[in-house]
Amino acid sequence: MSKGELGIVEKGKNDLQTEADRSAQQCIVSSLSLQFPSIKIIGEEDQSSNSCPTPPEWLVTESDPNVLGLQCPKDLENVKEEEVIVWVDPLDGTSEYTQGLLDHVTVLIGVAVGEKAVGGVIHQPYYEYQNFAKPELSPGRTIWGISGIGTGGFDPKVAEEGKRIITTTRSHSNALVQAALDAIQPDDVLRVGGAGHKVMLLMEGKAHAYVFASAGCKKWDTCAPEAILSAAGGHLTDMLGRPYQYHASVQHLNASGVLATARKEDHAWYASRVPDSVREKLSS
Ligand SMILES: Nc1ncnc2c1ncn2[C@@H]1O[C@H](COP(=O)(O)O)[C@@H](OP(=O)(O)O)[C@H]1O
Ligand SMILES: [Mg+2]
Ligand SMILES: [Mg+2]
Ligand SMILES: [Mg+2]
Repeated sequence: MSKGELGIVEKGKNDLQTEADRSAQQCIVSSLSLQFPSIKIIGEEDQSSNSCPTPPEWLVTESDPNVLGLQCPKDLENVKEEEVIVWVDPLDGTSEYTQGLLDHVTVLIGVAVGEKAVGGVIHQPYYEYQNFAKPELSPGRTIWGISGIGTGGFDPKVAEEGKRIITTTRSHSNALVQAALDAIQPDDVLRVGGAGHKVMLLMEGKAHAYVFASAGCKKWDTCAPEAILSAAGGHLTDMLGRPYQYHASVQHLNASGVLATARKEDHAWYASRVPDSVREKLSS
């Protein structure tokens, strides 16, 4: 961004990649592989054509002492390194990034054991960037969540009761997405970029539900958000209320959409509102 040249590549219809997506993935994957050589890492971007070695100054070698000081939950105590799958979305909200909507951008690192998302990080590199002379001077902020422990890095808030504020896609909408929104009869709809950003809106009390009744999101979009949201008392599934799996051989596409609520107890109501016509299209 500071070079003034984003290095945009069109991967498909309405699907962009920038130099920031490529560099962030290389930084994250190289750093994690160095510290944890036996974990399986699956990232959004294809790195096979990249022959450039990772610059040493990109390698993150330290850990967060506060998180390391926490008590590991009993059911995760005996997990072996080779059982861990890490889903990396180096830049979530690329479409908005290319349009200068920098506060929609997040970096998502999700940790799965077996088929379950158990932990994750949502980093907001441009958090409150308007308060700084240049966007890249913003220190950003890092939110984490671990199943059985809770969350950190932000102040969780609960949205106003008795209202239905829904967040959904800004750049990947279609008739199915709209039909599901209409059926909910929302008080307000927040159309923003990124799965990470939308789940942040839930945990900050700005929206009650994230509704995306379409294929399009992938496992790297939902693994970290699901783990953190769940540790915060929320719930993320497909549009029919079925959980997604995160093992290494699962299909990458979330073919049945995304339905997430800030409070787990509200989830069944939203799932029950999905019209049959939408349900049929997404049930495969
Ligand atoms: N129809 C589609 N085609 C490609 N990607 C899609 C898509 N619908 C959603 N996605 C992906 O899902 C993520 C969230 O989408 P949205 O902002 O529209 O809610 C984005 O991740 P990336 O920005 O990491 O690629 C986006 O690319
Ligand atoms: Mg994404
Ligand atoms: Mg991405
Ligand atoms: Mg992308």
